[in-house]
Amino acid sequence: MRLIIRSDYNEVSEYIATYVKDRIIEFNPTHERPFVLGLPTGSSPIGLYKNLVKFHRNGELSFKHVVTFNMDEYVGLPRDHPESYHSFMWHHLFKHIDIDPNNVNILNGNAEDLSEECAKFEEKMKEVGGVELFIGGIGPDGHIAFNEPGSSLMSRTRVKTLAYDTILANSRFFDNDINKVPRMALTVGVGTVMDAREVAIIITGAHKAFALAKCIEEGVNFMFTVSAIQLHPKALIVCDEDATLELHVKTVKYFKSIEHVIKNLIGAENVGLQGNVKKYPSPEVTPTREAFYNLPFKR
Ligand SMILES: N[C@@H]1[C@@H](O)[C@H](O)[C@@H](COP(=O)(O)O)O[C@@H]1O
Repeated sequence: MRLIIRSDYNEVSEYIATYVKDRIIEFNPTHERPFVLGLPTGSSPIGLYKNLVKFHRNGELSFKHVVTFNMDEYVGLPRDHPESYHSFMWHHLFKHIDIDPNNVNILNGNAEDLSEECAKFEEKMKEVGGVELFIGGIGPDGHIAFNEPGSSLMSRTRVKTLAYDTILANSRFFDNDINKVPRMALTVGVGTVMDAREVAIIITGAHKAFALAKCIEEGVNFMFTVSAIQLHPKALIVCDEDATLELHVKTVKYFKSIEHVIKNLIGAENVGLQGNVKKYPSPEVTPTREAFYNLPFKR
């Protein structure tokens, strides 16, 4: 797993947006072979979406052959409610880019048969060949999508009752009134996210520092469902400095040094986007510990 640390939210957003852009371009999607992208909502991905819109406007990135699946949606909230995840996605991303609306998949929280809606969503993911890259955010309790503490790490798309902490956290979008926050949601499962060929998680802010520490310094634990990504072969976390506050200094230095080695000793051009070494040039100098840790980290 890779942990990329940037100084603040803006740098995190730029990094992850450039990463998504590069992955789509590298994949070279076509109508027959689209790039399948899993997407989150919340405040964490807003900067990512702003940058993706910018890339699109600059002519650097097209979403013509991109198929998206959103992680979750509230149950019972009208589709056009300003806080539905449907509204969120169109407002922040879809209406600004050239994506085919038929390629956008968002769970319908008002479906007559919610279980059937979830099963159909999973089926559709399979039909398009599975998710290539699933982007996620986390709640301060380490939940991914709406997989609240105690969710099965094998779970699939289903109806979930929200934890009190999540209702409280999300009340900021509902006039700070917890009574206005829906009590249930449809969400992809942890297993659904883990099936993606690659997973990238955005974690920013000191309020998520504890969850990040639980996710990467302790074992896989269904009380912090994002920790399941330890078992994923291609997982990436992009966080800001504030989110690292509960990590051991050693952990931070370790992940920073890996990025440093890739850039300065192996050479970024010899390393694939997912951190895989394509070519290993023998380093001419044996670096000191200081050289490992003395790091300029702009992308
Ligand atoms: N279901 C969503 C999650 O998918 C999201 O990751 C989380 C964090 O949101 P934010 O990025 O606003 O902190 O909020 C909700 O619970």
